[in-house]
Amino acid sequence: MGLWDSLLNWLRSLFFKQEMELSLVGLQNAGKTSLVNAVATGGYSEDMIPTVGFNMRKVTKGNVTIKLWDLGGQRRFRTMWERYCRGVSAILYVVDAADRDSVPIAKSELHDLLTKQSLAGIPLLVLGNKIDKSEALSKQALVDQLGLEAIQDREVCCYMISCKDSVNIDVVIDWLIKHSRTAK
Ligand SMILES: Nc1nc2c(ncn2[C@@H]2O[C@H](COP(=O)(O)OP(=O)(O)OP(=O)(O)O)[C@@H](O)[C@H]2O)c(=O)[nH]1
Ligand SMILES: [Mg+2]
Repeated sequence: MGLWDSLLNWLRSLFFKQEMELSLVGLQNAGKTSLVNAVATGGYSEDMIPTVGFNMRKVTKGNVTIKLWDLGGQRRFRTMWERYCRGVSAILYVVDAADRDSVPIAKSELHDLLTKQSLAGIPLLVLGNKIDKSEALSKQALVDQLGLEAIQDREVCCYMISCKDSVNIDVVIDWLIKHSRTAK
């Protein structure tokens, strides 16, 4: 590559560089940290340590640098969710679609979070995880049981994923890249 081409590429990379900040929330064991790993490296492990407080990870996809706040889902950490969702480009809400008993709790925690004034209008991406398990809910059942149709004050999207089998992780990444362009 000639000097001129290198210079053009460098200018292009400066011009198109995008940054975005996202928060991952959802109940413990939903697969938030597994999703961060799947997006960052494609890796997966059965042996995960529950997140204590939060972790921050930066991931670069093409020209987009994504700063991910991966929050702990245990009850004692849920009061922190709002603080780490303020000002983000999108909120990712991860649900274990195979743990049917936990879905009503996931629903009430989600709707509680969305009532916070500080989070008004922030786009929401709901991810039904663990669809590799036979007991996983269908997308329609999850949308119904989480009451997603009732959310009218922001953009809401839902995908069914498996971090284990890497199903639809590419679709999630595309959604994130698309939303970085409209980032504040
Ligand atoms: N079968 C299956 N198991 C998964 C999948 N994704 C994650 N898991 C498992 O679910 C468990 C919890 O995953 P984590 O990623 O630690 O969940 P978390 O939401 O970060 O949990 P907290 O940090 O406690 O809030 C681990 O044993 C993972 O291996 C999946 O797509 N399919
Ligand atoms: Mg975690």
